[in-house]
Amino acid sequence: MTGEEGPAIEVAGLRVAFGAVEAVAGVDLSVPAGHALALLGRNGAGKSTTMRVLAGVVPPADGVVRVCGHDVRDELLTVKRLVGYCPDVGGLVPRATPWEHLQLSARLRRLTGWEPRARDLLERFELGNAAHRVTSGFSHGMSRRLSVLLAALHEPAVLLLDEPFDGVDPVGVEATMEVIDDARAGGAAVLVSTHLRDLAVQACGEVTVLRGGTGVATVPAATMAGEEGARAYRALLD
Ligand SMILES: Nc1ncnc2c1ncn2[C@@H]1O[C@H](COP(=O)(O)OP(=O)(O)OP(=O)(O)O)[C@@H](O)[C@H]1O
Repeated sequence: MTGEEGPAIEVAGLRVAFGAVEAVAGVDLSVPAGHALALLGRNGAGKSTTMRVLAGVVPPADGVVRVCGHDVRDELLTVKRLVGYCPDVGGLVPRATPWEHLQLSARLRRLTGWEPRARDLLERFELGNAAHRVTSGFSHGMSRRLSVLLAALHEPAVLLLDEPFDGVDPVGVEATMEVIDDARAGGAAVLVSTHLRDLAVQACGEVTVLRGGTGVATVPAATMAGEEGARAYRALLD
């Protein structure tokens, strides 16, 4: 997809501080092309901040952060082009419609022939009927679905989904799973932050658990499944 060697997502010793708050205090991640990793952890563990650094929205204070071999500090625009990012909150223009969001995204990325894929995604996320309604009237779940769809439009090499399932109905969950599977099949690396452990297990091959801004474990997703997985996860949180 990019011709670069090494993992598509590479994070080593990442640190981010907001004043006195150390949001990320040493996170390491490695996601090869075609793989999906879930980020789990309690509120405030540093998941969204890690995602924001990879999306080029927040600068790293320390550590190495590379997307398809490109350093987020030195090649910010290249990184932003390679990434599709669904933020945990915000990101939508209240007075714009989904179709206008798609048009803007396509224009910024100089996409051509994007309309059939956009229409297909709108149908898959059951937003076809709302394509020309302003998003200010959208429910939380509709906004989430649109944010996932926008992140996926340009078939990014790295797909970053922050809380994509939050408040989303089963049809939206299914559409999001499909987007993740398609992205992986197309050679993308996917990072998913969620509190929904079972959906993380379904979507991803591996799970990294963050605690207090630090990675405490990276394990096969299957070990986090079911009741046994719930106990294993709980043990990592204390
Ligand atoms: N812009 C900011 N300014 C100040 N502190 C911040 C900012 N963003 C994040 N933080 C702090 O950094 C820490 C990590 O926050 P982050 O949003 O990354 O956690 P999270 O794991 O995504 O949490 P949640 O599951 O609640 O979304 C928290 O203590 C949070 O208050």
